[in-house]
Amino acid sequence: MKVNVVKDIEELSLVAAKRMIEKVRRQPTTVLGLATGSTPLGTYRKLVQDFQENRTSYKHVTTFNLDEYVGLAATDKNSYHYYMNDHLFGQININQAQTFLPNGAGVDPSEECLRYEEKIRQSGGIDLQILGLGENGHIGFNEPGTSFSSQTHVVTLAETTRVANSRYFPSLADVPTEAITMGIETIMKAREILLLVSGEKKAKALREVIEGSVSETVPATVLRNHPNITIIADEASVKCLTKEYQTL
Ligand SMILES: N[C@@H]1[C@@H](O)[C@H](O)[C@@H](COP(=O)(O)O)O[C@@H]1O
Repeated sequence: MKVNVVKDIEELSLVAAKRMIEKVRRQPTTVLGLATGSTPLGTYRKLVQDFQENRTSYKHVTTFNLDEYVGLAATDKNSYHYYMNDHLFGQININQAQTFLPNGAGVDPSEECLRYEEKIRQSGGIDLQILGLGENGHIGFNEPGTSFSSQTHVVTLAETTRVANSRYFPSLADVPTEAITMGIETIMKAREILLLVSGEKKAKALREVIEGSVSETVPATVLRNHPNITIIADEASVKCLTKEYQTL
């Protein structure tokens, strides 16, 4: 596990985007695993900027997102489909037919989970997975207590997660109660992982990930068992660590 400490979200975005661009340029058919939330927004902005300036091509790239709310249509502004189209897919030359998110609306969610897991497998698996970190240590929407051997599944969102994500919705009551998420085993199968962590609110969760014991109580601690993971964390998020880590 490599830990790179950067100054702030700006530098974090730059470092993460650089790794993604390098990967796509070297392997044009890369399968990317993507995350939503506020943390990767700057990274996506950097990818768009690089596309405009340097024309890095995404024509042969395939993407799989980590998760999606149950009950929100792709056209709903709060859906992760909408987020991805708005912040990334609509602004680069990716083939939209090669961008996948779980379908949270209008289908049987359990069947959708099986279909999604199979789709990832058929694509050859994820080469580079981007992850954010929940304040309670969740990854994707894998809440505390999720089995490390979980595949794509339907989850009931923790109340703390609904409250944390309610900032995007008109009110807490509008935040869906369920989501479809890649499972922990699904995520761990990615060949390379970048965990992006920014802000003081994540400091306690990050300490658990790096210095705590590996346990299903804090889902992200599983990442310690991954052979190729880099944590990119800004100064505010490393405040609770007891040891010094490499500063970029
Ligand atoms: N499902 C998402 C996660 O994939 C994300 O990583 C996390 C952190 O979000 P943020 O980056 O906004 O702090 O919360 C959400 O619940």
